[in-house]
Amino acid sequence: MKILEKAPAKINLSLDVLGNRNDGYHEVKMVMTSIDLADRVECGDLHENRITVRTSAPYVPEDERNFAYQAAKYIKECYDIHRGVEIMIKKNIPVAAGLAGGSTDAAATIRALDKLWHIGMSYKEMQQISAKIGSDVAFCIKGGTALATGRGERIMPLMSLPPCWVVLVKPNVSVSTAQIYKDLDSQPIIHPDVDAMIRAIEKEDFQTICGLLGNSLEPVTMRRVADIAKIKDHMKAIGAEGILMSGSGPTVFALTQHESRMLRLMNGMRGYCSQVFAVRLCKPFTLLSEYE
Ligand SMILES: C[C@](O)(CO)[C@H](O)COP(=O)(O)OP(=O)(O)OC[C@H]1O[C@@H](n2ccc(N)nc2=O)[C@H](O)[C@@H]1O
Ligand SMILES: Nc1ncnc2c1ncn2[C@@H]1O[C@H](COP(=O)(O)OP(=O)(O)OP(=O)(O)O)[C@@H](O)[C@H]1O
Repeated sequence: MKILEKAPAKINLSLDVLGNRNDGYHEVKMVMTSIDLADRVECGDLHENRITVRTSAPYVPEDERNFAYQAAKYIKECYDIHRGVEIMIKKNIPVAAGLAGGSTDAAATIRALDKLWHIGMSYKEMQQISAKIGSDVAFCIKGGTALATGRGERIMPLMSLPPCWVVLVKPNVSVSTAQIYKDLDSQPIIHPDVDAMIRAIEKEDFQTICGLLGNSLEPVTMRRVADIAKIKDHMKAIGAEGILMSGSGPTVFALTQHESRMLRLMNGMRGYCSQVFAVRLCKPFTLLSEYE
């Protein structure tokens, strides 16, 4: 038997870093939303009791360093499962791009194995497994739009955003999330207004949402990747309601409700970068445990 799961990327609409924690991580407060740029994760029975991972992308590890592998390993340990699994990941999300590509693959693997192995995991149990893998995994279990706090693993669902296009531009470099958080420690932090963002989402006020886009990590990554400022300037010149770098970067996204602007952005930005995507937002997943 095989289970197929969609694994959508995320963008951060508001990302505030509140300070350092004792565990080496940073305390964050952020609003995230899932987008329709997605990997495809397929989990199938394997006759031997082991985990295999194959991916369609050349530079993604296929051993225990892959977050999907780690998800399967923790589930086998926690639920004492003596079955093997073959995981195939079709990568469409750019790697190390600030879009939670690895995290969403891990979350999709958790949802898939819950079904394949008939475990009946609760949302809370899924979140406990997620926290062992990475900070962004917990959000990716349900996706949609949510407030994430703690080191990013405490999730509170929010209303969906008003419908819009998301145009993504990925410069041809990758950044390390750990390095960006480390760089932040030697710089003054800018603080976006996360609470105002939540209020704007509740009011379904698209223009205010766009005006409040903000990311404490953006100036940090910009120091390493000069292209980010250039991409933002080009997108601004073409026209979009809001523009921001996602997560630790370097991907920049623009939000617009006008198809004509989305097309202009796509065509205009393709001349600067090879990786340009225009997608819609992605609804949250309903988990099996929620049907009962
Ligand atoms: C930048 C974001 O993507 C925004 O959503 C997340 O905060 C990062 O989430 P992630 O990639 O899942 O990060 P993790 O795999 O948990 O951590 C990678 C590294 O980033 C740093 N890190 C991450 C999250 C956090 N709240 N504080 C941190 O300082 C730590 O050095 C950690 O070793
Ligand atoms: N399934 C996976 N897909 C992509 N990368 C993976 C995967 N599993 C492990 N990795 C490793 O994770 C690293 C970060 O990749 P990822 O695409 O998750 O970064 P990111 O989008 O910047 O993450 P985030 O936004 O959560 O900080 C890669 O360099 C890769 O070695």
